[in-house]
Amino acid sequence: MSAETSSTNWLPDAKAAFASVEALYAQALAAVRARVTKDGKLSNELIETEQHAAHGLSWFATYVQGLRELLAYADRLIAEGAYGETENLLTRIAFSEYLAQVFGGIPMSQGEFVRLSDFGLTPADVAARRIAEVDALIATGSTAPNRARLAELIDHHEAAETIGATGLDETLEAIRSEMRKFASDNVTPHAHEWHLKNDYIPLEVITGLSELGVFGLTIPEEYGGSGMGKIAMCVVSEELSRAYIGVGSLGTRSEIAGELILVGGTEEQKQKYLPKIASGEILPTAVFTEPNNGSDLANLRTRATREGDVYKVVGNKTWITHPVRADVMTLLVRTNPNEKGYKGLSMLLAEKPRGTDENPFPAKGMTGGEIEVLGYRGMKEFEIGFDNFEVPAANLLGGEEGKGFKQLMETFESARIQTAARALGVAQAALDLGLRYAKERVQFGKPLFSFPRVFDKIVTMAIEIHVARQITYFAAREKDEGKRCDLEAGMAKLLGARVAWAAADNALQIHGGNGFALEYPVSRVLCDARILNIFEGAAEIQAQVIARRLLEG
Ligand SMILES: Cc1cc2nc3c(=O)[nH]c(=O)nc-3n(C[C@H](O)[C@H](O)[C@H](O)COP(=O)(O)OP(=O)(O)OC[C@H]3O[C@@H](n4cnc5c(N)ncnc54)[C@H](O)[C@@H]3O)c2cc1C
Repeated sequence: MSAETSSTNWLPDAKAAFASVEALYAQALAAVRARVTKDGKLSNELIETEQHAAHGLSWFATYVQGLRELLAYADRLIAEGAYGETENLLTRIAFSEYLAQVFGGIPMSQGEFVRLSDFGLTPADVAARRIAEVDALIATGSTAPNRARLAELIDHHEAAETIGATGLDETLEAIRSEMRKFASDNVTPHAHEWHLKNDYIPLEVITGLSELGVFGLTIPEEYGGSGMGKIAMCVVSEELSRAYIGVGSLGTRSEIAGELILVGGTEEQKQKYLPKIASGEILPTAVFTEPNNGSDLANLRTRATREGDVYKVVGNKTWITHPVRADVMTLLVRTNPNEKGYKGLSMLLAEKPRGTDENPFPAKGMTGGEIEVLGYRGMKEFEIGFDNFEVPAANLLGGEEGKGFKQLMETFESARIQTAARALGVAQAALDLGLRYAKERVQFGKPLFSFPRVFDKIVTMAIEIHVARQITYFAAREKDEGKRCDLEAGMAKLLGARVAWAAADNALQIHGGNGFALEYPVSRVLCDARILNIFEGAAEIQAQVIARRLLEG
């Protein structure tokens, strides 16, 4: 253990640098706001024209949030006496790296960078905020010796479940261990085969998750769940996704349906569905996207017409995950054709029988075909046609038409936090595989892990997971305390998806040619990681939503 790499004397500088970055961000916000305001109001047209700056602002705000959470993490763990050398190096290198990116250019994706000048900040604006502490931290944080020392610590981390303490309490870490044990026994050894064969995740695995209470984790106890809150959901999603994203995503639809019914359902609907969703007896599926309406969901066209005691549904949906084995669909439809936008939409709790590969949809008025996919397998994606498919009118969520879109929006915070946690799991899987391979594979007489360009990749994965994890836990904590956290949840998902993709790409690179072989699990992790930037709000849409909220102030 080195005194230098354990020293926390960089933290006062970091606090000063953070204040400066916050001030710079406030200037960027004001500058972009001025550019997208017309006649005293935010103009949607101008926000669209200025997308690069507006979306860049979301990334800048995400970095500010990341830096803030790193400092909060350090303070908390120091107070608890749990801040060791690994935690210090992770935090210091991450802080320095993200600080350098703020001043040098933040990657919004590969090849798309946002720079301070894009916000309209002048060199003088930037120079005034680039105080001595900023330069000192950049120069002394993410250095070759610090990275080498962190790599050395990571090399010995295998017995631990995460690299460095997560900052969560013992109960949550015990949940992590329980999930990790279940996944190591029942998922990890088979995941790659399920992927290669495009097999369903076996029902026994779903039963096992039900017994562990995974589907009822956040459902209140009065409705048969364990009412544990969103941080527990994060830990569970993270560990299961680390084994296989498909397994970590089984709970996603239960989470969405549970949340929809909790926020929008009648008491009768809560009593009827929540206990069965919590126990895993009912598997839900989320049916929103249409062939012509993905990101632009508010304009969807699938019609539900009330005829007596039923709604008759006509239209086409696509990209529906796990619909064949599902028992109930949260089905977003247009009940009012005269209202073209979101106000004409309603949510139905549409029950359906389970199907098989041979007969996927054994229900009157329902047909569908599988969409073959790169990754994110194990549940199967389908396009679905509805031709006078009947849903009892009593299954209109909340018993009132026109509320569907609003009800869905209310679930976005939870869904995004859960997806951010899935991204963390995938990124961690990439790190695990990359690290193991780098230690085993010998070239030029040495393990790959001894080469800086190789261990640097692992170090980058570790620090980025650290930042994304702290933002995700922060959003979850806010949600558990009943606070609005749409911004932070969106940021967690935005960053998590980029981090997972970069981690998977780098882990594959460490595998060299073998990474390109289907036989190696890292090839699956690359395919799985790719989805995270597309669903639950594609990266561009996520940035757009965050930007709008920031600009509104
Ligand atoms: C594997 C998988 C599983 C899925 N599971 C489900 C599910 O279970 N249920 C469900 O309902 N849906 C599901 N989806 C659908 C998913 O939510 C949509 O794919 C997503 O919302 C994007 O919509 P789209 O594919 O129509 O892309 P589009 O909306 O056509 O967007 C294409 C690209 O253009 C960008 N773009 C679009 N509009 C703008 C804009 N205004 N400004 C800048 N860029 C823009 C997007 O960010 C994206 O990069 C799933 C999708 C996949 C691939």
